This record gives sequence, C-alpha cells and structure tokens, in this order.
Amino acid sequence: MPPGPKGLPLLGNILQLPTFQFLRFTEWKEQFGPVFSLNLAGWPVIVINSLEVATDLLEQQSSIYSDRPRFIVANEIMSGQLMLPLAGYGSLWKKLRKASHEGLKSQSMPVYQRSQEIEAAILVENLINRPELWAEEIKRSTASSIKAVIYGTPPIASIDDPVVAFISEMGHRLVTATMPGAYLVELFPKMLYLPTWLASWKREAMERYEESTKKLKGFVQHVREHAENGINDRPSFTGQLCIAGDRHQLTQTEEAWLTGSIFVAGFDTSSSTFQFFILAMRLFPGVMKKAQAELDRVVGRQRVPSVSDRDDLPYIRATVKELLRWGVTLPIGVPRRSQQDDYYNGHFIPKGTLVLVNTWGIHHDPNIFPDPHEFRPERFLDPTGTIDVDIPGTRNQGHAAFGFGRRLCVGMNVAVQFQFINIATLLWAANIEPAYDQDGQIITPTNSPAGWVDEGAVVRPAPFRCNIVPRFSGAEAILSRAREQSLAD
Ligand code: HEM
Repeated sequence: MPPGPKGLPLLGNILQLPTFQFLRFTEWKEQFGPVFSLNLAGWPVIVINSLEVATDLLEQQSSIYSDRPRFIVANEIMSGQLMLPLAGYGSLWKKLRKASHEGLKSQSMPVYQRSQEIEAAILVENLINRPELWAEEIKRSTASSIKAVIYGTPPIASIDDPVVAFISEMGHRLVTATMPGAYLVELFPKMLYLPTWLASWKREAMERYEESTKKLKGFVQHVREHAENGINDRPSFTGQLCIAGDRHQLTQTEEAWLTGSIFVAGFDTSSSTFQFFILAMRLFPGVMKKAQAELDRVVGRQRVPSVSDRDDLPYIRATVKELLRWGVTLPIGVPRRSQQDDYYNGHFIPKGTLVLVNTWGIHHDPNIFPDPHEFRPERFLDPTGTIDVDIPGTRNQGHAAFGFGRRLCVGMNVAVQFQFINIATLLWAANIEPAYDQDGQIITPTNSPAGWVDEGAVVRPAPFRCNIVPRFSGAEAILSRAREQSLAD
C-alpha cells in the first residue's frame, strides 16, 4: 500500500487521530506525499491530499471508487439504504440519484430563485434587527430556504418548526450512527443476524426507520394533496417529483426518503458555510467593501439584488467560490470505499479500502492557492475582473468543496445559488462590523481550529459577537417592501 505513519499492533493508527483529523492528515502529507495509507484496527485506509490523485482515482476510476462504507446501522437499518449520501453504489442509488439530478440540475434553478430571494430578504432583515443571534438566524433561514426548495412551504418562523426539527434530529441520529465505535455490529457484521429480542440496538434502529418513513411520506403526501386541490404552493423539488409521476419508477417510500435525504444533506452544509461567510467578513473587511462597490455599480440602491444579476456580479461570484474554498464545512468530504483491488503508481489498494479526501488540506495547499489562509476572491478573477477558474481537477469550480466523480454533490447548484443571493443581499443592505467587549476592546474572532465547532460530519465557526448595521438609510424599507411584494406574488 502507499506509505504511511507507523501505528500500534492491532489498533494501527487509531490513537493518532485527533478530532480535527484533516490537520493531522495535512502534516502527514508533508512526510508521506499526496496519497498515504493508514490502518484503523485492521481496516485499510488511504488519504488523498491532491487534486491530481483525486482526479486519477475518483474521476478516472469511478467504477472502483464510487461506493460508500457499509454503515450497517445508519444505512442498512435506519434508512433502508435510501439515504442518498450514505447509499451503496448500485442500481437503487442510481435511480435515486437520477431523480434528484433532474430536480437539482442547473437548468432547474430558476424554479427556486424566487423562494431563495424571499428567504434572503427575511434573513437580512432579521440579522439587522437581532445581530447578536446571527448564528441561530442563519440556521433558521437555511432550514426555511431548503424546506421551501424541497416542499414549497412558506417561510418558517423558528428552527423549532416541526418538519425542520424532525429532519435535523434524523440527520444527527444518522451521522452519530456512522461514527467509529457507535455500534459493535460495524466491527462484527454477523451481529446483524441476531434476533431483535436479543439486540435492542437493532430493534430501535428498525423502529426509527418505520417512524421516519411514515413522517417523510406524510410530507410528500401534503405536497401532492395541495397540487391536486389546486393550492398554489411555491414551486418545489417534491412538486416536480409529483409531476414526473411514474417516470422515475420510485415507490412512495423511495420518493419520501429522497426528499428527506436532500434536506439532511443540504441543511448543515449550507448553514455552516454561510456562518463562515460572517466570519470572513469580520476578518477581511476589505473584501466586503469591494463587493459593495460592485453591488452599488450594478444594482444601485433602489432595489434589492436578484439571482438574475448573477452575470453582472463577478466579484460576488468569486466571493462564493472563495467562501467554499476557505470555509471548508466538510473538511474530509464524505468517505468512499473501493469496490475491487487496484494499483496506483506502483502501490496496491485492496478491495474494501476506506478512501478519504483531505479537502481542507487541498484547499490550503499554497502551491495551488497562494496565501491559503487569506480570504481573497481575486484569486478566481483574471486582471479584467472576469471569473477565471483554471485549476485542473476542479471541474471548472476552482475548488473541491462539492467532491468528485459520480458522487459529486447533487445539490451544488442549489447551494451556490443560496450562498450567492444571501451574500449579495446581505452586503447590499448592511455592513458586518466589530462588536466591543465590556472594556471597549474590539472582539476579534479567530479562524483557527480552536474557534471551530465539530459536529461529526460538518465543522462550523464558533459563534462570536458582531454588529450588523444598515449601510444606507432606506435599505431596510426596500428589503421589507421586496419581501412583502414577493410573498404577495
Ligand atoms: C455549501 C454547501 C454544500 C457542500 C459544501 C456540500 C458538499 C458535499 C460533498 C463533499 C458531498 C460528497 C461528494 C463526494 O462523495 O465526492 C455531497 C454530497 C451530497 N450533497 Fe452536498 N453539499 C452542500 C450542499 C448541498 C445541498 C444544498 C444539497 C441539496 C439541495 C446537497 C445534497 C447532497 C446530496 C444528496 C449528496 C449525496 C450525493 C451522493 O452520494 O450521490 N448538498 N455534498
């Protein structure tokens, strides 16, 4: 196998991995090169640290590297193999992926534009009114926006909205179940055949599946009934699934889980990324000023920005790219598992190897992104101010935040449009300014791991105090007029 750090007998490298594994991986990259191997108590692992290796394996050899680890409890029992990001690579995954792609591809984005614009206006009004609650407000707004994209529902008032509470709880339960050591059966798969009266963990996981299926089916049924009764919901992913009818050949259970999968996959990633944006603006106020100059030039101060301004706002688009590079919410992406023996550059990669991509390390490689800790949208612009993303291995994105190959994030268009309109609306209306402590000293947040929160799959910046103040008189009135007008429409 590729070279790697020496571990202990039996345990291998397990005890050498800290909470933020990507930091250790980045150190090891210096020692062992762009792909190294680990041994986690007998389980072979390779860690990819370069765009070139990621492209060679995950894109060029995608028939070998598109599977996920098994996750017996989270995938096979708790979600009946229907949670798209966890699902094994096979015909069921292909069917679900195809149906999700139809509703989330770039040509479908105009469907969600109005919802995302209204949600952005409400978000910014709330941030101005309650800046001390910015982290919570971003969670509420993201949940509201994703829920609207999926089910076409009106804006939600609180994160305690029952659908959101259920979906977040389900997501956290599944992520917790994928953590190493969460269930013994992951180490001893034969335990799966124990009868439920002997294995309470199995009974509980099966009950969770039944309960989740019932709830998710209820959400889809609600959309279908509205459509049949002529009630005009906002256009949505589920609405389109209902229109497609039998074309995707999905059962009602598969349809229900597909909508839940997309909600779970989109919520924490998008909210954490936008939280990183607030941090970036506090640390790099020069970027905020340049973005605002572009907004003043293109949009003016008489109307709020729209998704339709996209082509004329290259600096904002470059800011979205830089945010996805700098604020890596999934620092080691979502793991893969190799499906057959393979050789790479003279090294053996056995079937069943766990494959991790150190996305954080790639995004902070100074050979690709000079001064990688700086937040600098200009790195994605040529001297004329036009977007330039000539970075091989990034599929013209300029970064690898959405992964690689056949398992590339299927929601990336929704994610980018969401970040774009939120950034444009917030910087159009307001400045993100420092808050002061009791001694009158500026509170300066940090972008070091000491200031991040680890939530299992995603990483977020820890909340810090800042002020969010209108940039010109009339901004708030225009925002609320835009919101009311859109809601009335
Ligand atoms: C900034 C926000 C987001 C980031 C950084 C992100 C990142 C990722 C990554 C790294 C993967 C795994 C890719 C791989 O294995 O190579 C993934 C998968 C996925 N994402 Fe996203 N994502 C984001 C937002 C969204 C949104 C908004 C949605 C839905 C609307 C979504 C839906 C999904 C789904 C369903 C998968 C599983 C795809 C599969 O396994 O086939 N994501 N995402």
